[in-house]
Amino acid sequence: MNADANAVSTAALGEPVLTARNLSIEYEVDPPVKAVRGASITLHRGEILGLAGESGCGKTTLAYGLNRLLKAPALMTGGEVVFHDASGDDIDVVGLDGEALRRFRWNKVSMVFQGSMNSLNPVMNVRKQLHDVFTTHRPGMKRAEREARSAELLTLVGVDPTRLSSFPHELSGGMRQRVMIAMALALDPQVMIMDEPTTALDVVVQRGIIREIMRLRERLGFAVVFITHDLPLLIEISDRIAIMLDGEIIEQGDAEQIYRAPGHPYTRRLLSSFPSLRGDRGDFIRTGAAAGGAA
Ligand SMILES: Nc1ncnc2c1ncn2[C@@H]1O[C@H](COP(=O)(O)OP(=O)(O)OP(=O)(O)O)[C@@H](O)[C@H]1O
Repeated sequence: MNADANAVSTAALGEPVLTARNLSIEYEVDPPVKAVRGASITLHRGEILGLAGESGCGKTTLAYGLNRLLKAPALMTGGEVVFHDASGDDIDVVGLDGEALRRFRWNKVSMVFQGSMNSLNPVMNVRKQLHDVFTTHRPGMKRAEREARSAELLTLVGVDPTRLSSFPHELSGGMRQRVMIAMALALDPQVMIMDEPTTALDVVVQRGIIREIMRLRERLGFAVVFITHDLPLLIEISDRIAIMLDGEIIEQGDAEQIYRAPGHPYTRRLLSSFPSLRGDRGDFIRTGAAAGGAA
């Protein structure tokens, strides 16, 4: 990693909101798979951190580890994850359990999963699924408040609130994904982890949703860990990028720096595998001449 460049870019960033240090995660199968090996990342308040790397390098496993969503045979074998709450408290995420863990998840850090648009319950309308989030996590909320907040959330993600009465099969893939983003936003989290949130959608719909995420981030101020294979997209939308290879974070820095002066040979190889990076893209980039293009 280029330490000097990183120091300069870090100085301009906000306070950390989520820090992972030396995180290691194994799948206890035979033979065991060391999916994440000593990974350290820092997510700053309000920033978009892109996580890139080829299929199987451990991105999803790391994301699940950050939010304590790992299930057997996955096991966190070392390291720490600390959430720096807006209240000033530091929360040891690895040490959470029971009620404390339930309160942490979705409230502080929420997640939009890979292919999650297919995880809406097919026999419940959108209203019921949004209301359920509040019934579970905000038991004091009155029905009218749940209804108002659900309609507000749909509007936020660009879906007409009349769609509260729709069932998932009545919505397009893009709309379903927007509903999933609305659910992830429901409890006003400080961090959203988005794992390939638009990969299954066609390019035009994908771009619309990415624009919406950028707008919401500007407006609501949450930080994002954004995972995708699409490195050109990451370079456009991220403030900083972490590159993962075989379970390790091999380089982490300012998106512009990763693009213009990649420090690691693997990052250079990854960049050169996207011919489009040399082409006419960049309508989202918020640095240099194209600033403001995200609107
Ligand atoms: N349930 C499991 N049991 C055993 N090994 C697993 C399991 N899930 C994932 N792995 C292995 O862990 C490694 C990391 O997988 P992971 O899904 O985190 O990678 P990824 O970078 O997110 O890949 P993709 O981009 O294809 O989703 C891979 O070698 C994968 O085969």
